[in-house]
This record gives sequence, C-alpha cells and structure tokens, in this order.
Amino acid sequence: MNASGSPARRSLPIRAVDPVGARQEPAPASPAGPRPPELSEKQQGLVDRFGRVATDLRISLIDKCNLRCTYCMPADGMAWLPKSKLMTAEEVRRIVMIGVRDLGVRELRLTGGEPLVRVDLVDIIAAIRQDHPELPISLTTNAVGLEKKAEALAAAGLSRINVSLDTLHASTFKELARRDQLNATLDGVAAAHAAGLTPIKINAVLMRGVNDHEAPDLLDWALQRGYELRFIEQMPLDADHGWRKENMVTSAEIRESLASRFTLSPDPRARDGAPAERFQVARASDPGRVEGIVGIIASVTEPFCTDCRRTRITAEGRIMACLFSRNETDLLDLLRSDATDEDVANRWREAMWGKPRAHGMDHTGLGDDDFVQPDRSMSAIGG
Ligand SMILES: Nc1nc2c(ncn2[C@@H]2O[C@H](COP(=O)(O)OP(=O)(O)OP(=O)(O)O)[C@@H](O)[C@H]2O)c(=O)[nH]1
Ligand SMILES: C[S@@+](CC[C@H](N)C(=O)[O-])C[C@H]1O[C@@H](n2cnc3c(N)ncnc32)[C@H](O)[C@@H]1O
Ligand code: SF4
Ligand code: SF4
Repeated sequence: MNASGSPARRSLPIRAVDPVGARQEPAPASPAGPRPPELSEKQQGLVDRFGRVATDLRISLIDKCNLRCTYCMPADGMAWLPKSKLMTAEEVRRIVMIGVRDLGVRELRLTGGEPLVRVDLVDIIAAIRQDHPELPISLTTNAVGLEKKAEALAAAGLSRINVSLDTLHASTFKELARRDQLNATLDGVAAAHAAGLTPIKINAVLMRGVNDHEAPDLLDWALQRGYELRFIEQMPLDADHGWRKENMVTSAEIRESLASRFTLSPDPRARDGAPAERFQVARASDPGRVEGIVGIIASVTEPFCTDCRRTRITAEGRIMACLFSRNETDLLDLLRSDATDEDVANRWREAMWGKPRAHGMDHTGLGDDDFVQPDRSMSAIGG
C-alpha cells in the first residue's frame, strides 16, 4: 500500500516519444505496436502513439437534455440511459481521483447531455473539490435552470462555466433548440456571472440561413457583458446525421461576417492546446481599443488534433479517446468489480494509447469519403 492507502502501482512500459517528430510520421500500424522502454511512474500519464499526453479530462454526467438542438439531438425518440447504467457520484469521484493522482490529469470539465439535469451535480462537485482543492473544475451547460443553482455550484467549488447560446432571438432559439427557453438561458448566464463563475465563455454554433447573420450581434452582446464568445464550426455529431460539409458555416465566413463591425487581431497568448483560436476584438469604428476576446473553434476547416490533450468518459463510464472514436473502452465494469485503482488506471492508459490520430481516423478530414460518423450524437458522447 502507498501513503494514500491505495494498493501500490506497478511500473508500466510506456512508449518514449518525441511529440513533435511523432506528429510528422504516418500512424503506427496497430495500437498494439512495439512498446517502449520503461519510464518512471510519474511519466506514465495518458500518452498516445503520437506523443500526445491527455491532461484535460472531460466527464459526461448524463446523456439527457432539456433542449433538442438540431445540430446535436433528434426532435424525439432518443433513448435515455437507465439510472443504473449512469456512473454514480462516487464512481465519478473515483475516476477523477485516479485521473488526477495517478495519470496526470490537470483540469476537469463536467458536461453532458445537460449536466444541470443531474440532481446530484452540486454534491459531485463538492466531493471532487474536497479531494482536489486546486483542480480547475468547469461546466459546459445550456444554462436552463442555472439561475437557481449558480450560487450553490460556486459554493461547492465549481471554478467557471461555458454556456451554449446560439441566438439572441426567442423565435430562432425555439427553432434551433426546439424549446422556448431563451430567457431561462439568459437569466442563467447572468446568475453565473453574479456568482463569480468567471471567466464566462459563450459557445455559439452558426447554422446557415438560421442564425449565421447574428455573429456580430452575439459578439456585441458578449463584449458588453465581459464574456468570451466562441464560434464553433458545426461537426458531424448530430443524431439525425444531417451534417453536410458544404452547408457548414466556416471559420473564414465567420471572420468575414465579424469584419463588418469589428477588427480582429491574433491574441498573443499561447494557444496551449485549446480548441479555440483567440482574437483580440476592437470595434471597426475605434480599432485602437481592444474590448475583449473572441474565439473560433474550427474543428472542421482548421483542425487542432495534433495538439489534442483530451480524454473523455461518457455518462455510462466508457473511455472515448477521441470525440470521433468508434471504439469505446468500458471502465464501469471495473469500477463495479473488485478491481484496484491500478487496474482502472491501466485500462485507461491502454485505451488512450490507441487514440486515433485525428477525427477518429489516421488523418483529419471530417466529411471525407473514409470518415465514418460515430453512432452517438454529441449529447451522448459529452461535448
Ligand atoms: N474536435 C473537437 N472539438 C471539441 C473537442 N472538445 C470540445 N470541442 C468543441 O469545442 C466546443 C467548446 O467546448 P467547451 O466544452 O465549451 O470547452 P473548451 O473550449 O474545450 O474549453 P475552455 O476554453 O477551456 O473552456 C465544443 O462545443 C465542441 O464543439 C474535441 O476534443 N475535439
Ligand atoms: C453537447 S453540449 C453538452 C453541454 C450542454 N448541454 C451545452 O449545450 O452546453 C456541449 C457543446 O457541444 C456543442 N455541440 C453540440 N453538437 C455539436 C455539433 N454537431 N458540432 C459542434 N458543436 C456541437 C454545443 O454547442 C455545446 O457547446
Ligand atoms: S447542445 Fe447541449 S443543450 Fe443542445 S441538445 Fe445538445 S446537449 Fe442539449
Ligand atoms: S477530433 Fe479527436 S483528436 Fe481531434 S481534437 Fe477532437 S478529440 Fe482530439
């Protein structure tokens, strides 16, 4: 046993990799390819075959949602996981403990589905915070119902939130999210701001002919409130499988639309593995005065997979090494057996070792002929 009372861990062989060089090479033939010399325990993080190291853990707490965004969920007919198949609060806590203590995880994102739908969300956050006083814990949410929960979440130890908001018009919200909840979302964001869950980031997916003309208005709204807006290129992760590359609003188009009112210049801060490319924003009428930051997450036209630092666990406890993985690795069966933390960590390492190079394949190319959309929608993976 070690000092924390857990069974001592064996030293595992993990490939010694050159992150930069490895990214230039073709994908290894198989995840089970030659194994590297032994590294010390501390180096045994979530390393993959391409030298990337996952330090950013994203856990989906629930597959259910109270909205039905067209780019994510179907209008109806989605089968929810039974409660018995969802990770319990204690299981989530244990996974985070293993990730942080043994595998080099440095930040945690809780997502879904809609994480606010999870009744024990505050308790989950409080328990994780108790274990990890310094861990950045963030939440990605649609903010419906956040108005009543923001203070409790902040008190439990949540660090910050990202809120999805695609439009400032009630009718467009109803069309996109198939629910009439714009005001609930706006009230939720304001409450989060008041509770100090900052910096607040706003995620907007632009859909051609629906809300793509709103880009400058959304940015204006976010700047006035001190929020960091990010535009997201739509990815093929909709339950209806209706995504078409030619219909997607591209990063280039978004920048062009913003240029009607704003001047963007690259944010000098290092990107540091973040999906969003950030720009400093000034009004075209006053280009010398930077008013805030806007980000563009161009997963389709400017992929960032070479610097991916993410590891995901779905609500039913499966590791998805990549957002587009078609292979999943079950952790819940281990968690519900008498397996040790070391067994869990080893399975997690193995799963991440086999992480695809990009977009679930050995190359980037959402929408290419050989790209296969995962069966799961974004809501069922954990965005
Ligand atoms: N291709 C790809 N896109 C991702 C991934 N993770 C998140 N995204 C996209 O990025 C969007 C924003 O994600 P968020 O959960 O708000 O957070 P983030 O941008 O990852 O992180 P922060 O900036 O640190 O708050 C998601 O809605 C996805 O569309 C990923 O692993 N791969
Ligand atoms: C799946 S949601 C889960 C958390 C929460 N329900 C929310 O909407 O913020 C997480 C993020 O995924 C994004 N998303 C969903 N489907 C997407 C798609 N097809 N392409 C790009 N982003 C998508 C949403 O805009 C949201 O910001
Ligand atoms: S994007 Fe978030 S809010 Fe919209 S349907 Fe998907 S899970 Fe729900
Ligand atoms: S598509 Fe996969 S490899 Fe690329 S950034 Fe997302 S999770 Fe990472």
